Amino acid sequence: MTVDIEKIRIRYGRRVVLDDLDLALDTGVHGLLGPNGAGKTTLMRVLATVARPDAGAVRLLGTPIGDAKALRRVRRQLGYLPQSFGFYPRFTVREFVEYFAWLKEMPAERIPVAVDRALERVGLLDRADDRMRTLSGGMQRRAGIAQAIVNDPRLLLLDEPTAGLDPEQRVEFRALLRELGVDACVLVSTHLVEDVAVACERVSLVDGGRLIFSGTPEQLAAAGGDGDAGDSAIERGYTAVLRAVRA
Ligand SMILES: Nc1ncnc2c1ncn2[C@@H]1O[C@H](COP(=O)(O)OP(=O)(O)OP(=O)(O)O)[C@@H](O)[C@H]1O
Repeated sequence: MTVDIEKIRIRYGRRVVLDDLDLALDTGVHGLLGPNGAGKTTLMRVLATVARPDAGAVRLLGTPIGDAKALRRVRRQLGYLPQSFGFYPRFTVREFVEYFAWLKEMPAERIPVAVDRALERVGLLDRADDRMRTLSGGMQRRAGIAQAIVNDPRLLLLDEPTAGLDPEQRVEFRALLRELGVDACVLVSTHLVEDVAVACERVSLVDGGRLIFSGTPEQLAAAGGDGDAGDSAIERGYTAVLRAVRA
């Protein structure tokens, strides 16, 4: 398993944000759904080794997350697009992606080709020499995706990657996801249920810090019925699973 976490728990003050959560993921594209405040970003941060759980075990790429050596080994093979990310506004797009390649300790001679390839995959090669601050919001997000994939990560974590992308870019991004999911374990958090239906092989649903559903998009769709709120089968499934847990 690329991701194997057991009974992780995180609390902020008195609020339990992740509550004995188990998750096992292998190669492929996995969707992560859940209402606002469910704990998706917190879970992503744990998998990105940015947040450390108060309890439970985290094993990534076969390595238990513990000492600095384990962290370094895992981080080299990790790609992470945070929900909101900062950048030096004066960096060019190419410099921005290069900087992350360097942080991930990629061999220097591989960086120029890898950066161009990543920019090409997100459709930003023609803007490579523009400064980050001159890009549109959707383009900045695509630059964020480029930095996440520059090292060909074995574990790729994308927190709301399609927020701000136009329809054409979203379609292209889904194709890229499927391509990346052939060799890597890709976890995508999103509120766009149609992204999950089209691009993900499996889907996990989190509510109140707990994993309340894990299965294929078809299984999630099958959980819903005519009486459930939603404009598509998978939206009705999503509503039905949440309602059942809350009842
Ligand atoms: N640093 C923090 N300090 C205190 N509470 C926090 C902190 N980070 C997150 N929380 C709380 O943890 C809960 C889960 O937040 P999280 O961002 O993981 O949810 P989410 O599922 O990603 O939500 P959204 O869909 O709105 O992005 C929320 O109740 C939030 O207020």
